[in-house]
Amino acid sequence: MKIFSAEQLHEADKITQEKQKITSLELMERASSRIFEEINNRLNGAEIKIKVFCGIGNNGGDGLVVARKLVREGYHVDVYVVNYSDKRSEGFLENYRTLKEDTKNWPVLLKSEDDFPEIKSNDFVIDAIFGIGLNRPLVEWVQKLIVRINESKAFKVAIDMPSGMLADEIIADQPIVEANYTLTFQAPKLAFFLPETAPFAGNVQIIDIGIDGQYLAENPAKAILIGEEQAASLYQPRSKFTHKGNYGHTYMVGGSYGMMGSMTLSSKAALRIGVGKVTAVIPQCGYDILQTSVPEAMVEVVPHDIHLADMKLELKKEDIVAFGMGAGTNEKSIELLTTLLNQVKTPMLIDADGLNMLSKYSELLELIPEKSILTPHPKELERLIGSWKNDFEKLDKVQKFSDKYKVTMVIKGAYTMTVSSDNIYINTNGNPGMATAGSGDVLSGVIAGLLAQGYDPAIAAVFGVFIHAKAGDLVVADTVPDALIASDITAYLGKAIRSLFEKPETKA
Ligand SMILES: NC(=O)C1=CN([C@@H]2O[C@H](COP(=O)(O)OP(=O)(O)OC[C@H]3O[C@@H](n4cnc5c(N)ncnc54)[C@H](O)[C@@H]3O)[C@@H](O)[C@H]2O)[C@@H](O)CC1
Ligand SMILES: Nc1ncnc2c1ncn2[C@@H]1O[C@H](COP(=O)(O)OP(=O)(O)O)[C@@H](O)[C@H]1O
Ligand SMILES: [K+]
Repeated sequence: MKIFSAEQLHEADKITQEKQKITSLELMERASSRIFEEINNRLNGAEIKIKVFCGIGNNGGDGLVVARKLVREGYHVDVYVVNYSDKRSEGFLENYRTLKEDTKNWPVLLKSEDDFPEIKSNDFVIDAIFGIGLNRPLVEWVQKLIVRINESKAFKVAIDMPSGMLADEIIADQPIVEANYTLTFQAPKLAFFLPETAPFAGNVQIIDIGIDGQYLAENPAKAILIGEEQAASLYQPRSKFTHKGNYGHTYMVGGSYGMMGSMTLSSKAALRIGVGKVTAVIPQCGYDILQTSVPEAMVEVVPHDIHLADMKLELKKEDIVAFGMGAGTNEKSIELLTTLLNQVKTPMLIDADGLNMLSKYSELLELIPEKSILTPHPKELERLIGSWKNDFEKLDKVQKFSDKYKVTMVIKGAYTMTVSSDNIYINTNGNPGMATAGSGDVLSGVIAGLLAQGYDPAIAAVFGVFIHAKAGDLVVADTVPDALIASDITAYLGKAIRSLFEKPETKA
C-alpha cells in the first residue's frame, strides 16, 4: 500500500472533486460519514459523553459533520471549536452553520486556557483540531490544550491525524494528541511508522473515501507498506527438476570467542530459507560448535583461534558472502573484510560488527559491491551515518547514504524500513518478543540465503524482513512474546512462507 505526502493528499482531494464532479463539501460529507459509521459501530449507542474538539480548517469541518451525525443518532455530544486563527475554511463554516441549525447544538468557542473544559477519564474525545494541513508550530494555548487532552486519560479517536503530528515532518517539542485510534483517510501517513511519532497514532485504521483511483495508482509513493499479498508475490517457488546447485551458496563469515552463537543462528537461518549450500567461515575455536549445531553447513576456519583473520576464500562468481555476525572488531578481522570487499563482486550482506568496521574505517565504504545490503540496528546506523535531528532527517540521510554507496539499507526496529535510493519499504509485522539477542543474526541468514537463491537484492531484503517478522508472529501465536528466542524464528520460517499461501479460513 502506498504512503503519500500531505501535499499529494491535498492534490488527490482536488483531483477527486474535479473528476467525480463533487464539491469539497460533498467530499467532506462522504469522508466524515465513514468516520461517523466507524465510531457509531464501536460505541453502539453507549451512554457516554463525547467531546469533539474541532479546529477551524477542513479537519475541524470533519469533526463538525461527525458531531452533527452523532447528535442526530442520540449521543451526548459537546463540541468545542479550537479558535486558533480567524482563517476559517469553507468546509468548517458551512458545517458550523449546519450543526447549529440542524441540531441546535451550540459549540463552545475556545480562545485561551481559561476556556478549557474539564475532560474526564471516561469521556470519549474526538480530535479534529488539525489534519494534514498542520505546517507550523502551534500557539502555546493550543499546545496546552493537547497536553490537557492527553492528561485526561480519556479514550481518544483522531480524525485523519492526531493533532500536533505532521505527515512528513516533526516540529521539535510540540505535543501531539496521544490517540488510541486514528481513523485516517485513504492512505496511511509516513509519520505513523516512525519511532518518534508512531506511538501517538495508536491503532491506525484506513478509511476509504473514494479518492481517485488513477491518482493513487499513478503517483509515486513516498513509501510503500508491505502486506501479505505483496510479500506472497515476491516469493520464488522451487521447481521439480532442480538440484542444490540451483539454490546458491552462501558464505557466512563471522564469529569470535564467546559469540559463535551468532554464526550458528545465521547459518541455520540461511539453510531454513532454502539456500543450496552454506559455508561458515569462522575462527578455529568455533569448529566443533558449528559442525555439531549446524551439521548441514560446511565449515572453513581462518588462521586464528579466537577471532577472524585474513585469508583468501575460493569463491565462485555467483557465491554470496555475508559478513559480520558476532565478529568483533579486532584488527585482523578488518583485514579479512578488506580482502573480501576487494574480491567479491556479487552483492554482500553486511551486519553487526561488519557495520562497525565500516563506520570505523570509512574508506572501506567505497569498496562495498553495488547493491549490497546493510542491516543496522539504530546504534549501528548512528555510527554509520552520524546522528539525526529527527526520524525524517534520519530517513533522508539513509537515502542519501544508500544512493552514494549504491546499497540497500535495512533499518531494523519495531517497524523495519528497507531503504534504497529511490524507495522506502515499511514492514509492520513482527512483535516485541523479537527484541531478543540473536534475532538480527537470524535476519542476516534469511536475507543472505535469499540473495544466494537469486532474489534481487532489494527484494531479498523486503521479503526477508517480512518473512522473519511473520515467523516471529507465528512463534508468539503459540506462546508469549517474552518466551520467544531467536532460534524459534528460524524454526518458523517455513510456516511463515506457507502462511502466505493459505486461504484465510485456515490461517493461524
Ligand atoms: N475536501 C477535502 O479536501 C477533504 C479534506 N478532508 C480533511 O481536511 C483536512 C485537511 O484540511 P486543511 O487543509 O484545511 O488543514 P487542517 O484542518 O489540518 O488545518 C487547517 C489550517 O490551519 C493552518 N495551520 C497550519 N498550521 C497551523 C498552526 N500551527 N497554527 C494555526 N494554523 C495553522 C493551515 O493553513 C491549514 O490549512 C484533512 O486532514 C481531512 O481531515 C477530508 O474532509 C476529506 C476531504
Ligand atoms: N518490538 C519489535 N517489534 C518487531 N520486531 C522487532 C522488535 N524489536 C526487535 N525486532 C526485530 O528483531 C531484530 C533485532 O535485530 P538486532 O537488534 O540486530 O538483534 P541482535 O543484534 O541481537 O541479533 C530486527 O529484525 C528487529 O526488526
Ligand atoms: K485530527
